[in-house]
Amino acid sequence: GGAGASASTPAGRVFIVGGGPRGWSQPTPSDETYNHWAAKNRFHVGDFLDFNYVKNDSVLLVSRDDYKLCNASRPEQRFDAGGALRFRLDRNGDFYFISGAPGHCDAGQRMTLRVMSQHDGDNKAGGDAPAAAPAPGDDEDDSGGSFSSRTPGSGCNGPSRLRLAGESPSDPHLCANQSADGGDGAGEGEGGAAKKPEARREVTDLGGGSEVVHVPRFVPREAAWGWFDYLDTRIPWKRPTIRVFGRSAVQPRDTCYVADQGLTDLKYSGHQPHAHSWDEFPVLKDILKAVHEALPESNFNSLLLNRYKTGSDYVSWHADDEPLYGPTPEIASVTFGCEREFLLRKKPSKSQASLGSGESARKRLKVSAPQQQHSFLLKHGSLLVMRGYTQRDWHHSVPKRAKASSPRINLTFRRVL
Ligand SMILES: O=C(O)CCC(=O)C(=O)O
Ligand SMILES: [Fe+2]
Repeated sequence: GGAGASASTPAGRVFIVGGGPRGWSQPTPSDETYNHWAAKNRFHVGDFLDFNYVKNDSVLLVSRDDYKLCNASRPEQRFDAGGALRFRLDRNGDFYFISGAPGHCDAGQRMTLRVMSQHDGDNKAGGDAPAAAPAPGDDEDDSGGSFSSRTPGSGCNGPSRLRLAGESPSDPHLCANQSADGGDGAGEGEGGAAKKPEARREVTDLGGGSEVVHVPRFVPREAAWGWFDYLDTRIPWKRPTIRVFGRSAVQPRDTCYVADQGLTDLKYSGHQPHAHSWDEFPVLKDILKAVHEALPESNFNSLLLNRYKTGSDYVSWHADDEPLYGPTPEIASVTFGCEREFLLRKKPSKSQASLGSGESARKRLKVSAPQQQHSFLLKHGSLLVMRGYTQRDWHHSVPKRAKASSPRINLTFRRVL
């Protein structure tokens, strides 16, 4: 709740930044982030932001780079009179705000939001109300004629991904082979439905007690971009050195690890990541909540985040079969940004591996048992769940993809026993 539109003027809606009495101020640890607040709202050209702030604070409109760096030295616009500032969102696209008070931006007093052109989303049910907090199944792609369904292929075109209705989808920054509709077509064109259906689930039985569930439209697109921006800019991404086959190598992607306190430490490839707390990243709690709503039986207590900056970043064949997850771990994977292929390949079975020795066994395997493989295109806002014996019996990977030019962020929620 607390989405924060307090009033409408003939010109546009007025949003109180932060949604409540705290106004625009340096956050305390219990405050939700401004991006979290922004992600719950839908902004159009002509709407207003009301910043309520004290005299020795300020509101700075800055570039994306300066936003990322908390650089207050060269704002595009600066407001420091204090009191109430009514800021008009006078164009579509991305806006970046930071506080100019020393240390405040670093402490989280910054916000980025996307503004849509006036008519986008107007014909969607509830289009005049602030968008509700995202929930699984609340899929705006499925209400025909929405902003999302008219902006094809928005999974991979990075910061300039906001395009006007009717604009060409042939953006050179798009991931290669990105499907034209930016979705899978389910439910599209059935506009005006009062009740939104549960997001469609595809269940793949891998056999032998292993199963994969794919929900292509788990998070509505706009909310998913809000979360992407938050994660992209706020997670302390690291590229650790790991050991593979006795050699040191820099991991070919950025990572971060978040876990409940007091759990067994995660260790993989000779590397033990620092376990951050959920409280550092309130948005992660929201994403976890959405996952738990979709998977009521699950009880995740840890999260590995991966960021694939370009198509050269990847994760090689592996299974998440560390003993701390137990024999049949359930892993829920949520994807934001550039869509990438996720592959599953059957491990050679014990009986096959031990049949005869060495060469002959390998030959037999090749000839008689082509390895089973499955492929899933994990789109922006999708959920994929691996369960049963998937980690024991299968490997998975996200291979390099030469033409993927923009970042992909993936979150895998796990339960440490
Ligand atoms: O990025 C993905 O989709 C998968 C990541 C993964 O397999 C892992 O972190 O263990
Ligand atoms: Fe994995």
